[in-house]
Amino acid sequence: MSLTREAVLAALKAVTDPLSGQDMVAAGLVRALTIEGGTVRFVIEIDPRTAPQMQAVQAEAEDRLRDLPGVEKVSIVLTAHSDKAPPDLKPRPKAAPQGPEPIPGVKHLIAVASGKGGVGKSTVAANLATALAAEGRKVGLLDADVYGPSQPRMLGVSGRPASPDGKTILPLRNHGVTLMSLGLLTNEDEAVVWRGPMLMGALQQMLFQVQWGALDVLIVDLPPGTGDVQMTLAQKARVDGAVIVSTPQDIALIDARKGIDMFRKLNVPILGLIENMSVHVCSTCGAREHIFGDGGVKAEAAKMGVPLLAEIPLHLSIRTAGDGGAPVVVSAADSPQAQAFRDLARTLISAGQA
Ligand SMILES: Nc1ncnc2c1ncn2[C@@H]1O[C@H](COP(=O)(O)OP(=O)(O)OP(=O)(O)O)[C@@H](O)[C@H]1O
Repeated sequence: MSLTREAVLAALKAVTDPLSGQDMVAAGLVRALTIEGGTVRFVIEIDPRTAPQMQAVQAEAEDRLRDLPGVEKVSIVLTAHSDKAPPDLKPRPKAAPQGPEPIPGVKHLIAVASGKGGVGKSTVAANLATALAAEGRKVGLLDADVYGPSQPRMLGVSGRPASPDGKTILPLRNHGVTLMSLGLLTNEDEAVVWRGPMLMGALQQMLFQVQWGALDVLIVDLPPGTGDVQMTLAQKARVDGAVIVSTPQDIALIDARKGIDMFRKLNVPILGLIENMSVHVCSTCGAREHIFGDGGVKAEAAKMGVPLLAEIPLHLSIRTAGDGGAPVVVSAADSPQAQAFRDLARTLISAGQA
C-alpha cells in the first residue's frame, strides 16, 4: 500500500507542540510537506530561542513517521523563522507601471542606434563622445552593444571597473570620456551568450549602478537592430533622443526606417540621421567616390521629416584610429574627418540636445 498524506498527517497529529499544547499539525508547525514514494520531507519553522523544545518535537515526529508502514526515509528540517510578518498573499491593486526614470546627474541621454550591423554605429558613438568632450562637455559613454562591445578597444580602455562597496561600479575614463562597457566585465575573446533577463539586469545595472557623476551627456551605444536592449533602455531610462546611423545603401536605409519606427513607438524623439561612409576619400590622392551611393540618407531623412545631422566620410584613418584606441577626433584632430564629428557635436549642442 502506498504511503498517503492522510496517514502521515495522522501520525504527526500524535505529536504535541509543547509551546501551544496543540498537536503539531494544528499548531501549524508542519510546513512544505512532501511525500515521494517512501520519503517524507517537511520543514518546522521555529523561533531560535525554542530550539531545544523543538528538537524534541522533531525527534518524536521522526520516530512516529518511521513506525508508519511504507516510510523509508524521513527528513525534517528545523529552520529559524524571522520576526517579520508573513508575506501578504492577498491580491493587491496593481502598482502604477514604473515609467522611464532620469539617470541621476545626467542632463541628456542620447542613444546611438542603427537598423543593421556594421554601419559604423560604435565608431560614430566613440567619435561623437570625444568630440563633445573636446567642446567642453562632461561626457559618458555606455557601451550597451552587449553582443559585440567594442568601445573599450575604440577608446583604448582596459582593466576591470572597481566596485568598492559591492553595489556601485566605478567607470573607467580616457580621452575625456567616462566609459562603462560589458566588454570590461567579460574577456574580449569570449563569446557572451546572454539570456534575456540577465541582459536586462546588466543593462539596468550599467545605467543606474555606475557612478556616472555629473554629466552633460551620456551617449548609449546600442546593439544593431530593434531588440530587447532598445526596449529596456527606453522603458527604464529617460532617453532624450536617438540618432540613427546608416550608410547610403538601400538595405541599411530600410533597416534604419524600422529603427525610427521603433523609437517613435517608444516615445523617444529622433534627433536625426547620420550618414556614415558617405563618400570614400582616398588616403593617398584625396579622390572622392560615393562607393555606397549618393544622397540616399539625405533624401530619406527629408522623407521621414528628421534632420540629417552629419555626413561622415569613409576614410582609412577613421578605421585605424578606432582600432588603435584613439578615435580620429583625438588622434587626427585637425583632419576633415575629425571636423565632421566636431560639427556633429556642435550641431547637437546648439540644438540644446547635448
Ligand atoms: N567612416 C568610416 N570610415 C572608415 N572605416 C569605418 C568608418 N565607420 C566605421 N568604420 C569601420 O567599419 C567597421 C565597423 O564599424 P563599427 O564597429 O563602428 O560598426 P557598428 O555598426 O558599431 O558594428 P556592430 O554591428 O558590430 O555594432 C570598423 O572596423 C570601423 O573601424
